[in-house]
Amino acid sequence: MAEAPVLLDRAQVWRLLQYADLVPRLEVALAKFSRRSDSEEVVQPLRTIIPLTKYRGYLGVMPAYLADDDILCAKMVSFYQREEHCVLPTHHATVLMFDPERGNVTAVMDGTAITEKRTAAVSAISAKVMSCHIQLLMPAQAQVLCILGSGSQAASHYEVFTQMFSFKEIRLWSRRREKAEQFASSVQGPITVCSSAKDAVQGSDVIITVTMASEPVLLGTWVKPGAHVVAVGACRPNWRELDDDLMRKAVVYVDSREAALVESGDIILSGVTVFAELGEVINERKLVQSEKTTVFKSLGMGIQDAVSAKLVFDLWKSQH
Ligand SMILES: NC(=O)c1ccc[n+]([C@@H]2O[C@H](COP(=O)([O-])OP(=O)(O)OC[C@H]3O[C@@H](n4cnc5c(N)ncnc54)[C@H](O)[C@@H]3O)[C@@H](O)[C@H]2O)c1
Ligand SMILES: O=C(O)[C@@H]1CCCCN1
Repeated sequence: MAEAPVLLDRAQVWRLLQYADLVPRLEVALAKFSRRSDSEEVVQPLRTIIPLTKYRGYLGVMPAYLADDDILCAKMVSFYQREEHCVLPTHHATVLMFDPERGNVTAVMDGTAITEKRTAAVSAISAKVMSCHIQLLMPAQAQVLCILGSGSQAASHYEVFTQMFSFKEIRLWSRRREKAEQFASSVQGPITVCSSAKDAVQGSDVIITVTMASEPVLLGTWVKPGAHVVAVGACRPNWRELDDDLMRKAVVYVDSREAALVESGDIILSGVTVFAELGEVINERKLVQSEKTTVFKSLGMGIQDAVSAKLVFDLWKSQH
């Protein structure tokens, strides 16, 4: 009989998952995914989505298998468009890890912390990779970071971007100013709350959009040429965070082309061509075009959850 699965709650996952360990593993996984030299080595079907229309929500099912690393994993994530005053969380996720040989579940862990940290880590990798290849933005000359949105992803993005880079100024805008003020008082370092998205964005070198918006919150006319935009929200084919102007003047990168063409309203509705996957840039198969504004459109991938969950489980085992 297989042993009962290990149960790891949010606090345990949050403590075990450290960016310094996570970032290099995610870089390797993104690179592997974009090589696609062997279709059985990295298996990641397109996310299955069940609309929960009467609750303005969705359930996403995200299985992934990395054969060489022996990781078999599935994340279930629900997400909701809540009313502004609603205090319920918008995202819930659980990750199941399997023994790929025997098929039994070995661990059940909080997937919400994994989602928060791995998404932010991939965003930071996009900024790092752009800078390595173009020597233009990060970290030497990037001075101003701007975050639009003040929820869970804003918090994890603030954490990893301040760990990995040194910005002179960090600006925050959120549609409810009191939420932005609360966020600002909850973080360790300095952050300026701005009254409008435009004020926050103008002159920024790196702009992160982490909202539940379904209409654009970031306009191309505000964005400084050469800035790097990390677009994390708008994960449905009819949702937008960025306007057509920005999409059309930027060089557009994604995590997965296949997913972007099915799930990203910013890409589908603007009609732009994807230049490259982030993994292709890591593999140096696609070079970054230096002087142009760049957009990294993130949607999130099962393999990111899989390597994160494996890291958490391995660390937990080493301590028990
Ligand atoms: N790319 C990925 O891998 C990935 C992973 C997880 C979450 N996400 C997406 O990132 C976004 C942020 O997630 P989160 O967990 O921080 O959510 P959250 O609910 O904690 O925060 C959402 C933020 O968006 C703001 N917001 C909501 N509706 C808005 C609107 N119409 N206009 C402007 N701002 C609005 C809220 O005030 C809040 O500040 C969501 O769209 C989520 O689905 C993406
Ligand atoms: O990759 C993820 O986990 C998220 C879940 C919410 C919607 C966007 N993608």
